[in-house]
Order: sequence, then C-alpha cells, then structure tokens
Amino acid sequence: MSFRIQPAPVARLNRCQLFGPGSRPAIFEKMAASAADVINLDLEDSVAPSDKDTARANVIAAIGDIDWGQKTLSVRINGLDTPYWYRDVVELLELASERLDLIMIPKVGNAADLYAVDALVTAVERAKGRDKRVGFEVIIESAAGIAHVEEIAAATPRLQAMSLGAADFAASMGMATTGIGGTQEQYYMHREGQRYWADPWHWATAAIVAACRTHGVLPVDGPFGDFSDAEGFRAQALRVATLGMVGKWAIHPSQVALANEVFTPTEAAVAEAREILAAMDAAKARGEGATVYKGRLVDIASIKQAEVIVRQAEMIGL
Ligand SMILES: CCC(=O)SCCNC(=O)CCNC(=O)[C@H](O)C(C)(C)COP(=O)(O)OP(=O)(O)OC[C@H]1O[C@@H](n2cnc3c(N)ncnc32)[C@H](O)[C@@H]1OP(=O)(O)O
Ligand SMILES: O=CC(=O)O
Ligand SMILES: [Mg+2]
Repeated sequence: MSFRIQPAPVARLNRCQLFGPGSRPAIFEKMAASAADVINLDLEDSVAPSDKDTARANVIAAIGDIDWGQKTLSVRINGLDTPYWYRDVVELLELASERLDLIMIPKVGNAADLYAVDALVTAVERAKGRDKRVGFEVIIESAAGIAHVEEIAAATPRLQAMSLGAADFAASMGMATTGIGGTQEQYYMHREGQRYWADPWHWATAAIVAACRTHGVLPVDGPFGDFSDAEGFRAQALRVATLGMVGKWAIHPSQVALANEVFTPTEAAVAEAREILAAMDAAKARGEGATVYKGRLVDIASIKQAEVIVRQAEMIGL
C-alpha cells in the first residue's frame, strides 16, 4: 500500500439502481415497492423537452409524498449543456423535502462541472437552511468524461457513486453501435473459423473502477437496454462485478432481481471468505504470513480479498 491509504466509499447498498422517467408518476409507487437499493427519478433523457417542467414538479412532490423506505433516493438532473439544469438544482433544493439523498449529474466532462454544481447546491442549501447535505453521483458517458475520470472522481467530497453510461458513451466515442451495453456483434476476435466475442466496455469499466477505488467512490454499471435479454444482462453484470463494480442500473423492473442476484455474494462465497479469514488467523497464530487453503496459496492479500466479500455480506445482513 502506498503511504496514502485508499479511502473507503460510503457504506450503503448499491446493487441495483432502478430508473423511471419523472414524466411518468404512475410508476413511482411501483419503483418505491421494488427491491432496488437506489431509486433514480429521471429529469434527463427519458423526459421529452416539452415535459421538463411537469416532470420536475412530479419528482419534487413525489420525494416528499411517497414512502421510499430505506432506499437511497436520487434524481438525475439535466446536463450542464442544457438550459434546464440550474432550475433542476434550485427547485429540488428549494422545494423538495430532505428525503432527497443524491443528485445524479449526467455527462460530466471534467472536475469543473462538479465544481459548478457543488457551488450552486451549496448556495441553495445555505440559503434554505437545509440540514442534510445532498450527495452526488455522476455518469461517465463521454470521451471527455473517461479522459478526465480520475479528476472527476476526486472533484468533491459530495461524490458517492459513478456510473458508466453505455448509450451516450458509445455515441460520444463514435462507436459503431446502437446497442446499449452488452455484447456487440462486430466486436470479436477470429481464429480458425471461430468468432470469440470480446467486451468493448472493458477498458472504460476498469478505468472507472480504478478512479473510484482511488478516491472512495462506488463504481456502478449503467443501463442494459435489451430488457428482454435476461442472460445478456446477467453476463454483463457478472463481468463488471468481477472487475470491481458494486451494482448496475435497471431500466425495467424485470432487471432488478437479476442485478440483486449478481451483486449479492452467494452463501458459498461468503462461507469461503470466512474460512479464508479463519485459516489466516490460524496461520498468524503460528507466526506464518502464508498458508494453504483447499490446495491453494492464501496470504495477507487474501485477507483483504475475503474482507471485501464479508463486508458486503454484513451490509446485506447475510
Ligand atoms: C439509455 C440511457 C438512459 O439514460 S437509461 C435511464 C433513463 N431511462 C429510463 O428511466 C427508462 C425507464 N424505463 C421505462 O420507462 C419503462 O420501463 C419502459 C422501458 C418504457 C417500458 O415500460 P412499459 O412498456 O410500461 O413496460 P412493461 O409494460 O413491461 O411494464 C410492466 C410493469 O412494470 C411497470 N414499470 C415499467 N417500467 C417501470 C419502472 N421503470 N419502474 C417500475 N415499474 C415499471 C409498468 O407500469 C407495468 O406495471 P403493471 O404490471 O401494469 O402494474
Ligand atoms: O445515461 C446513460 C447512458 O447510457 O447514456
Ligand atoms: Mg446518458
């Protein structure tokens, strides 16, 4: 470990973030009743320009009126390149109840974007005497966002989570696809007559995880558009979980259980992690830093790996 200790992210569950358009209040109660850890009421791309004001009013009312239980409640505001975002921030913080936990800022391109939102949020919070400081989450979904991902992760202590937004990311990068996440038909290796599909999201995912882990932010995978493809969703979620992400968006209720399943450690994984910790305790008592568990090496690094799983299990209450 470097002299600088890696900061821990906020200790809360973020296995699934369920999205719904702010212009569709009929589904808000259904969202609140879902098994998602985080709810994202959207004012941005799922809301038509003509509905922006109505959607904002719907969301402000729903924040206070609906029982969101223990969920983290987040509102995605419009991007800083639009005429809507400042009113989103001002009205949310002037009019919505303190039940609001997070503001999600889309299409961030650099740390200055967050500086601007932070300044506005801070001013409104002070003016209104709000006790609860609202947190931020961001979406990396542009070439500029991924190029500046580390400075964005470090931009403000308000930042709790960072998502990869595959749709806008693909557009901004000029990727030859209209798919939202998952396998891309043309992204394959060819050998001896066989095609082997690779993961075009891998680099961005790993870059986000590294930036997030460096600065104590939760890394999250964004949307998987084809909600009738459960196996495709599961494969995408398993890949990003393997790389260190803690959760994934659901853009349809059918994706919530899939995300929760992938980002909840299995009983067997938790049992194994606890056994590794016990094996290492026993090794330590013998004055050893390394030992053998089920025929394989475990050492002090294994303690940290096992602790990731045990901490997650404890948060879920397993
Ligand atoms: C791609 C880039 C991004 O920015 S993604 C993030 C922004 N997009 C969004 O927020 C879209 C969220 N999803 C939706 O708007 C809808 O799920 C879409 C995809 C339009 C499908 O809606 P719909 O045709 O009603 O689906 P369905 O008939 O299969 O619905 C079955 C039951 O589930 C409900 N439902 C639908 N969507 C949600 C949701 N997001 N959260 C909670 N419940 C939802 C429907 O109302 C329907 O309920 P019921 O069975 O009639 O009681
Ligand atoms: O906002 C999400 C995306 O994929 O774009
Ligand atoms: Mg987007």
